[in-house]
Amino acid sequence: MAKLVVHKSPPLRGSVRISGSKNAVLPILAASLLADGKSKIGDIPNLKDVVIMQQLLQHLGVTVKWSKTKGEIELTTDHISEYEAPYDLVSQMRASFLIMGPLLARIGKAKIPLPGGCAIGSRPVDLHLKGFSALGAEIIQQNGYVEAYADKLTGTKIYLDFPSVGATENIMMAAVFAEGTTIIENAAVEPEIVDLANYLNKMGADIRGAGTDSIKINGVKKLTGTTHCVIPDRIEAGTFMIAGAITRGEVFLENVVCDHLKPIIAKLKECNVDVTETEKGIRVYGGNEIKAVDIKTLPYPGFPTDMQAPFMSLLSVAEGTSMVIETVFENRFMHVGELKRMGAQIKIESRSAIIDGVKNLTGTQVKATDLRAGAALILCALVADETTEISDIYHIERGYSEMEKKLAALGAKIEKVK
Ligand SMILES: CC(=O)N[C@H]1[C@@H](OP(=O)(O)OP(=O)(O)OC[C@H]2O[C@@H](n3ccc(=O)[nH]c3=O)[C@H](O)[C@@H]2O)O[C@H](CO)[C@@H](O)[C@@H]1O
Ligand SMILES: C=C(OP(=O)(O)O)C(=O)O
Repeated sequence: MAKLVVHKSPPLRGSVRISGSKNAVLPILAASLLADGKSKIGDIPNLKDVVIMQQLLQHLGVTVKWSKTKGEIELTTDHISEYEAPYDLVSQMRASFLIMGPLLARIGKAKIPLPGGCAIGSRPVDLHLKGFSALGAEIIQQNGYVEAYADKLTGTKIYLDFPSVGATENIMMAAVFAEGTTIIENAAVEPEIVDLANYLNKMGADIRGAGTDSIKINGVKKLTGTTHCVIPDRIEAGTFMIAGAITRGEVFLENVVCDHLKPIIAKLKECNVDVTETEKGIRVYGGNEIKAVDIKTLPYPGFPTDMQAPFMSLLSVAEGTSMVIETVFENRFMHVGELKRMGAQIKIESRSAIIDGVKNLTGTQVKATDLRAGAALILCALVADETTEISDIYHIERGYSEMEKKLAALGAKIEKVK
């Protein structure tokens, strides 16, 4: 099995281009199931999760051509031949469940394995299903699968008990052909929701209010393939900002939307990191002493749960005591045990982690327990004395495009070994 071997690195210097967003591209690829004709999606990140979504779409009858050199995927979705998703694909990636809304809307039926829990918590889909039912679908849950059937969907008002990103996306896609108007209230407002709505509208949908907590979808008869470019990955951007800061380096990020990074930039500045926003990107200078800060994860525009683990790496070597409260997922502290093996001083009390910053971390053998936990380990490894070996890096490859190459280009001593 492949591992990442990371040695203590000099301050990172140089420019890095941020890839297209994982959490935007996956729903967008699922949404292509709704259209007749061809779609071309640009700035596709080279991720394992995109490979899984490609296989899933191919299984459903979609022709997918992925040019990795151009970073483009071309999809022909004239004919959907299958409505059941195989367990071996869905179980690898939660975003697979996002094909349910489009299948229901386009062919009136879908059968998908329940995604179940994962390393970061239980991750239910009850809000997705509540939305489909409200639109008129019959939902059957048996033998670990969810089946949804509808001869016709009808627009209605749907209130989400929590502004779930996945539920907002799935219901928005299910509702595009529903008769009349659907209103999703207490909808998620993440930038990835706006990107999905923009793509759907380019294909002919009539969606208003994406990016606010009330999204209105007027049903249309048909969508047609289009071209679209995925927004930059705000979590990859945040991770590289921390890589610059933690190594006391100076890194310039290209292809970012500064607005999407507000909570991350604010917290980095509070830590005493210099962050300058320019028209071309963001410059991060980590030469000052890093100060402890408190963080609470929240839906956008709050501090993103996906940045919690990487930020904890920075706080592990900050001056003073920080507190991190995880409110979105109930079990997203799996990285703590591994960071402690490297010498971090962290105590967990229920949903809070209390971090006493230390001067030095020490490299050892550690395991990436999930995607962002893996990123957190790389960040600590860059400044740890001695060498760190990170195993289970398939988690990292799910969501970071060529991370070790991008870091090495900035001067990091990191290599992937078999
Ligand atoms: C609010 C939030 O930060 N969402 C993140 C979440 O989206 P993702 O779509 O995976 O998760 P949700 O936004 O749906 O979940 C947020 C919360 O809602 C609960 N829930 C969700 C659906 C449901 O049907 N029932 C239910 O109770 C979840 O248990 C969780 O506590 O992970 C993505 C990938 O890391 C991130 O990009 C999203 O920013
Ligand atoms: C947890 C994440 O992704 P997923 O929802 O695909 O597990 C993530 O992007 O940090």
